[in-house]
Amino acid sequence: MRAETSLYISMTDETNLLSAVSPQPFSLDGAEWPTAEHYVLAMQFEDPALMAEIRSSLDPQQARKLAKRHKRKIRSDWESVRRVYVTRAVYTRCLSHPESAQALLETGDKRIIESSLYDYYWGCGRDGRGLNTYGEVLMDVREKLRSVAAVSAV
Ligand SMILES: Nc1nc(O)c(N)c(N[C@@H]2O[C@H](COP(=O)(O)O)[C@@H](O)[C@H]2O)n1
Repeated sequence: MRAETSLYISMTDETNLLSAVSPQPFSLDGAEWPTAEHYVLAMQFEDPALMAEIRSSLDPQQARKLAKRHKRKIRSDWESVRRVYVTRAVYTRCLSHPESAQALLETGDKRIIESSLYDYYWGCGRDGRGLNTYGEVLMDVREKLRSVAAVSAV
């Protein structure tokens, strides 16, 4: 089916329930995460102390600064697994926060695009040619939520 229109979201908009920085805590992998961004930043590393420090960061900006300071310790397979971790975070957040799942379902068939001038992997980049991976993850989770709802309606 053709997408109705596009919906642009910003990765820095804490008020948008769909954003990675939205303050909606959830439990995953044995710990409580303040935002999806905290979880994904921590998953880049294998050092439990560093992961815990990122998890305890006051906000996503502080967590990002901390992760950046340790970028040489990022696990070697990160590029091949990062999309999986973001998907787990967004899906788990939807299960923990029904209003978040609802906001995602209410996007209907819109193409969700993360607007980012600089990020050509998670976002669409300055010229719109980026991979838009975060938008793709949101649309994958939306599809999953729909299929789960369809099965439970039977
Ligand atoms: N642009 C953007 N959109 C998102 O949805 C994000 N979660 C992030 N996160 C930032 O991307 C950096 C890590 O990138 P890789 O995982 O190595 O691709 C880091 O700065 C995050 O804060 N960015």
